[in-house]
Amino acid sequence: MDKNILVLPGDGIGPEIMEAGLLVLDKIASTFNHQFTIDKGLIGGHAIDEENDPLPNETLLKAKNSDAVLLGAVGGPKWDNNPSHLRPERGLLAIRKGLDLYANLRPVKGFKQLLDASPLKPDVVGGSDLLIVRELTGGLYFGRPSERRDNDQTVVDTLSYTRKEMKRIIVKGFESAQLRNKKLTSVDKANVLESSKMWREIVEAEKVNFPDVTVEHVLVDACAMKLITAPTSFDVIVTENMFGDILSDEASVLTGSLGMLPSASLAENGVGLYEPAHGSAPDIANQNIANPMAMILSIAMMLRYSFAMNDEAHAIETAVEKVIDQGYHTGDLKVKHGTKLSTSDMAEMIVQAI
Ligand SMILES: NC(=O)c1ccc[n+]([C@@H]2O[C@H](COP(=O)([O-])OP(=O)(O)OC[C@H]3O[C@@H](n4cnc5c(N)ncnc54)[C@H](O)[C@@H]3O)[C@@H](O)[C@H]2O)c1
Ligand SMILES: CC(C)[C@H](C(=O)O)[C@@H](O)C(=O)O
Ligand SMILES: [Mg+2]
Repeated sequence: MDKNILVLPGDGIGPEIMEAGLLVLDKIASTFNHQFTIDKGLIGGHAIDEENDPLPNETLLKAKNSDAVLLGAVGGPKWDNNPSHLRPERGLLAIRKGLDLYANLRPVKGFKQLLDASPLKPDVVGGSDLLIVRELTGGLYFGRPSERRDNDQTVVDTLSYTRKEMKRIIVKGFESAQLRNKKLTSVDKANVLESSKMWREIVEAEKVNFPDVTVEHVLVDACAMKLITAPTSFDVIVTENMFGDILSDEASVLTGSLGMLPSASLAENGVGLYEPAHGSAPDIANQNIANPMAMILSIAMMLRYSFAMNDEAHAIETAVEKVIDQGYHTGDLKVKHGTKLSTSDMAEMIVQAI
C-alpha cells in the first residue's frame, strides 16, 4: 500500500523520538512491502521561530491532504514567556481543532518486566491495562471568553460543550468498551459542574444502545485515587478534555514512565494524528536518552487506525514487548535489572526484533 504521512517532529525531544519512530516505520515498509511517503512540516516553537505562527497554514493544509499525521511534541522554556497566541501549545490545539480530532485514545498498558519501574506496589499495578478515551476539541481548552478583565484583577476561562460534542465522545467510549472488556467508567464532576450533569444524562441515555457494556459513573477526584490504588478495576475511561489530560499523565505511573504512553487522535471522518501523550521533555532534550517507545507505539496505532494494517501494528507491539522482556529499557524506566539503552539504540533494537 502507498500512504502519505505528514511528520511534525516539533520541539525538545520531538525530533529525536521521531527519528527513532521513522526507523521502525521504515522497517515495517520493507518487511510488509509498503510505500510510506514522508513529508515534513513545522509546528510549535520551531514554527514560531521560522514563521511567527505555532501552526502555519501550510502545515494544516498538508495535514488535511495527508493520509495520517505523526507528531513528536511541542513546547519548551524558550517560548514559555511568549504571549499566549505565540505559545507552541497553541499550534497543537489548533491542529487538533483544525482536523476535528475529537477522540483521543490513550492506552495504558503495564508490562510485566517493568513492574518495578513504577513507584506503586507490584501487586497493585500488575496487570494494568486500560484505555482513556479523552474528548480533545472542546471544554476549557477552547471555551470563549478566555481572558483577563478588570484591569488584570479577574480572569475568566469558559468550560463549554455542545450536547453533540459530548455525545460523540461518549459513543466512542461505549464503542471502545465493546471492543475491549465491556466495562465503561464515565468520569465527571456531576456533583458540581453543569457540563458534567449533562454529560451524565447523555451517558445514561446512550447506555440502552450498548446493553453489553457495564457502565459506572465516577467523580474525577475519586477516579484519580482509584487509578493508582485499584488500576485493574478499569477497562475504558471516557471523560472530557482536561480531566482526560490529567488522568492520563497520572495513569502513566502504572507503566513506569510517561515515555510509555502512545495516543491516537481521531476525527469522525478524516485524517488521524498520532503522538505520544508526553511533552517535549526539555530537561532531557538533545541527549539521545529519551524513551522513544510512546512514539513508536503511536506509529503502531497509526497503522491500525488510519491504515487498517493490523498485522503491521501487531508486529511493532510484539517487538516492543520482546525488547522489554529481554530487559532493555531507557533511563526514565527505573528498573533494578537489565540494560539501559539510548534513544537510537532502543529504536535499533526494536527494528531488529521486528
Ligand atoms: N503533546 C505535546 O506536544 C505536549 C504534551 C505535554 C506537554 N507539552 C509541553 O512540553 C513542555 C514540557 O512539559 P512538561 O515538562 O510538563 O511535560 P513532559 O511530558 O515534557 O515531561 C514531564 C517529565 O517526564 C519526562 N519525560 C517525558 N517524556 C519522556 C520520554 N519520552 N522519555 C523520557 N522521559 C520523558 C520528562 O523528562 C519530564 O521529567 C511544555 O512546554 C508543555 O506544554 C507538550
Ligand atoms: C501541551 C498540552 C496543550 C497538551 C494538552 O493538554 O492536551 C498535552 O498536555 C497533552 O496531553 O497532549
Ligand atoms: Mg497532557
